[in-house]
Amino acid sequence: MNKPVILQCQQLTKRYAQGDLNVEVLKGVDLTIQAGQRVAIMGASGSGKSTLLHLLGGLEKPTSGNVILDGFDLNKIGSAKLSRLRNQSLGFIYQFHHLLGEFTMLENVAMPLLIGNLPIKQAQQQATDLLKRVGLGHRIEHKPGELSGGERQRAAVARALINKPKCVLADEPTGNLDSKTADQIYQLMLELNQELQVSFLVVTHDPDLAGRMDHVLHMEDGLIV
Ligand SMILES: Nc1ncnc2c1ncn2[C@@H]1O[C@H](COP(=O)(O)OP(=O)(O)OP(=O)(O)O)[C@@H](O)[C@H]1O
Repeated sequence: MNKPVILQCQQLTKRYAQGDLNVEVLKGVDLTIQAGQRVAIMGASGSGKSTLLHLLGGLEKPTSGNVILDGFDLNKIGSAKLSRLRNQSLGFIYQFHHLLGEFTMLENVAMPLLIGNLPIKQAQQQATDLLKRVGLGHRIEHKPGELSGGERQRAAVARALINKPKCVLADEPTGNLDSKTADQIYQLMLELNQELQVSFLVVTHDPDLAGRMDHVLHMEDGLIV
């Protein structure tokens, strides 16, 4: 039986103007992610992987084509609705953790819940539970600068998942880690994928990580081939 479609794009193109030149970075990408699916995107540097992720996450607008997130066409909703939808339906993980240095782990992970207007006590409880789940129960009062690279990335995974998103978009989530620590992060992502039935779309150059996904897509010169 087909699972519900969480994220989809149709004939997505993106062009950037560079002086007199128009650079066509995406040339008509079709992609469908179903609930709970794990999909890797691989491809040479400059083939358009990060650009695709930005468009799918509503961080940039396409030149043409549609992105449908959780049933909503991102071209057809206003910016307030887009922000709410992104906060509720998506989680983001990047190569660099992007945790806020002046806040504790608890505050960093609770932040998406507070932005979604959850009362502070509940937000703190949920963030504490998830930090324990990713093995950082002893670190909740620490700031990012006091943690190792792997610990920071585990906190970034927790922050991406705290809102129980339908889909996590990850751009080189282990690109900054040694192979043993990267392996722990993959394992954590796989476990959370199973436990929470959240979909993962992961851009990676790492064949080990790609090999653990359900599907591996290859991008070449702005197209999925
Ligand atoms: N804002 C921008 N303005 C102009 N060109 C851009 C812009 N953003 C990306 N590009 C160009 O689009 C192309 C694709 O970039 P993108 O970052 O999507 O590639 P990528 O496949 O993720 O590469 P990498 O694996 O190196 O991260 C590159 O040639 C890049 O220079």
